[in-house]
Amino acid sequence: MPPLVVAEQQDLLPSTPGKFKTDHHLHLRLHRHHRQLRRCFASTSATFLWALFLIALTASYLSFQGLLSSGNRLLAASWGGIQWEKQVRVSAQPRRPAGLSVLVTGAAGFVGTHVSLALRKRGDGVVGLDNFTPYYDPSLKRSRASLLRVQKVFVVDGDVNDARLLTKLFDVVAFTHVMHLAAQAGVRYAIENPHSYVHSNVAGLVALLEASKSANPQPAFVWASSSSVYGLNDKSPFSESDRTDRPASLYAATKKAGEEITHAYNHIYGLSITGLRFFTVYGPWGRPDMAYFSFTQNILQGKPITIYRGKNRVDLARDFTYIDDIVKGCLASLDTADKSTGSAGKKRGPAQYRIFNLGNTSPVTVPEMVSMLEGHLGVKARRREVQMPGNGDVPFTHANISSARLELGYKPTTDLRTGLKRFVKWYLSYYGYNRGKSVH
Ligand SMILES: O=C(O)[C@H]1O[C@H](OP(=O)(O)OP(=O)(O)OC[C@H]2O[C@@H](n3ccc(=O)[nH]c3=O)[C@H](O)[C@@H]2O)[C@H](O)[C@@H](O)[C@H]1O
Repeated sequence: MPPLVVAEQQDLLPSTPGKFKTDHHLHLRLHRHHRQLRRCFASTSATFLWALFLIALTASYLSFQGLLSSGNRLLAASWGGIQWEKQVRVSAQPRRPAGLSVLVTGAAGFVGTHVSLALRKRGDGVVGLDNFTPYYDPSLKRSRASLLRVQKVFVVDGDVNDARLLTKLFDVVAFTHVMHLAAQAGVRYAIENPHSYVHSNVAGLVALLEASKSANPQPAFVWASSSSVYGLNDKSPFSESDRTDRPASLYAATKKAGEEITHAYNHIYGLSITGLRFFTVYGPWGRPDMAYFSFTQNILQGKPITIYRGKNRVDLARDFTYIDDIVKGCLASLDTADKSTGSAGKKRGPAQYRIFNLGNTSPVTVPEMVSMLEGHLGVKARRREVQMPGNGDVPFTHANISSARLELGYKPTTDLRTGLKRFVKWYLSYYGYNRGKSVH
């Protein structure tokens, strides 16, 4: 309130309590006061109108901006729309009686591509999801996605952390199964980029479980854990019942966390869960960050390769497992998974919870693996042996696969020499003899 008005109003009050001024004097003062009040009111309402006008202007500007940015978001979004929904629906449609309808995350990844192709080949419906992270050469992922496109597998370009996208996918398709293979892979990269592991392997997993448990019907959930959960376990071969509470890397820790998280969803919501502990999977269309792949590239380019050695110069060893064997294990897991018991976020009874090792059961040392590569490539490697850096590696892995054999009929058939031969053949056809792309 302007000071003048306040003063005038104060004038209206008895100057001396209990004593009133004359009527005439009061009348004059009232008249003056009303005039001033009217003037003041007129100028206040003008100000008010101006303010209203400015607010309206700002509001319309802001909503225009909002419209623009949501328009941009819509333009930038690579999913949504009638055409998109149709592609998702068609891709998810099985082409055999009682076929599955599977959402494969990480579909443009190494294992994801092979699993998607195998499912499609036998007549199951497949929808892929991949965010094409540049952790390694995304053009390799795009090439894998092209393979899938040729086989009529639609790959959605999106992140498992995108809850709206997941809800949409489950609205459009009643997936019978989720094959969750999207992850931040690599044991040693966690030193450089720890948060990417939490983002993909923990937050992304939870987002997908949330969408799965809310879906009606709930899908059965099969996902990739890792042999790395055995961490510092030195009891060999590794059995599912062995200790897994001493991870040696953040990667391993996030995979172990995934096993606990999936258990909670199984317990609370009745989701059927199968976790697969993969043992160093290799083969055609593999991951360029893995040793066998980057060694091949370096050997062909005449560059030295670094071979890690354990304590007391002991060779490191891995239970290298060929991709086709892993794919069989994945499909068998989907086929033998019980249905989830809940629906739309409500549990109706206890549900299946399984964990399996998928390995090869015959570890090979890293120097031996290099010798096999040398044989297939016809080129000698320039070996540089160094002490294993303390960045998450474990000295050896060795899978006990009795459970998977019993319950999945899993039986690996490809030894490392044979599998590497197929890898080298693919590598040379893809990159050419003396070339190679940068690994990351
Ligand atoms: O089973 C798993 O759960 C994991 O398997 C894989 O990890 P690893 O078994 O560590 O494979 P990979 O990096 O190929 O190293 C192989 C060997 O070469 C040694 N190695 C590696 C690099 C190098 O420059 N020199 C070297 O000697 C190295 O010390 C090791 O002894 C997946 O990457 C991972 O995502 C996860 O799925």
